[in-house]
Amino acid sequence: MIELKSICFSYKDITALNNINLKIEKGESVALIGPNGCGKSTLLKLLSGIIFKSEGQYLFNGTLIDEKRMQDNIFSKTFHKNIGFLFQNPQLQLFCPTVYDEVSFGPYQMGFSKDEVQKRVFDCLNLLGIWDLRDRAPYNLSGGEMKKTALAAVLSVNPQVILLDEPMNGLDPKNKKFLRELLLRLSESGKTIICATHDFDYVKGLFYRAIVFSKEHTIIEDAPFESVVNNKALLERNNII
Ligand SMILES: Nc1ncnc2c1ncn2[C@@H]1O[C@H](COP(=O)(O)OP(=O)(O)OP(=O)(O)O)[C@@H](O)[C@H]1O
Repeated sequence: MIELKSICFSYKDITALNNINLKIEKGESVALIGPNGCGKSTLLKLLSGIIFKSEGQYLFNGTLIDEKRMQDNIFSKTFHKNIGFLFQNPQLQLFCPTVYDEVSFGPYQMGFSKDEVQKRVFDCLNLLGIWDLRDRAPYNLSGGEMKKTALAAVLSVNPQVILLDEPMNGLDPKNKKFLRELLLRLSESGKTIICATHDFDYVKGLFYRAIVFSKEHTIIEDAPFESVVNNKALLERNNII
């Protein structure tokens, strides 16, 4: 489903990704692990089509994803419908006057009928347990409430792939457990989940595979999640623990 070939990305002269080769199949649940600044968020942004590689190729379902391809509005709309992205800082992705509007924005953009949009919003707000917040302004919510609102907005579009950047950040222990269970259910339902995380305890049993980055912005390990998080030497050597 996702294939990266020799991907490099720089923010002007700052290297963020260096020669990334990676394949992720439909339905996989994958953790991205690495020290601060190694490139995890950049990789998620690149997969979501917010930024484009400096070098290399990104293929999604066999189609090359680049700036030129994204200029095709129909293609771009379909691509973004298929890939949902929960930012590390949900504040950056909330812009509507109410929580309800925020969660309905994506389905309206996708052209669904009013009834279908209402159904999706109702389902997603209830799934995240935030129906009571529906008339609140997103910018007045707590960090955890914002995160749930942003996730409800992502899920209301029903994407095939869900990208998550440190989703456990800012959540209390009960909500971390809740999010873990929710992601597990999404994974079991066939979603492809790619998640940058430092929170190994709360994501136990969630990921089948872990991709480890070094501070040189390259992948240095791609192995079953449990074997990676139990490999203390590997994690210490790469300043992860
Ligand atoms: N907008 C930007 N402009 C310039 N440099 C950036 C920008 N965003 C990230 N970087 C740099 O790119 C590199 C990779 O950053 P990135 O945010 O992808 O790391 P990360 O692995 O997600 O880190 P963290 O675990 O701290 O969230 C870092 O050196 C960072 O300073």
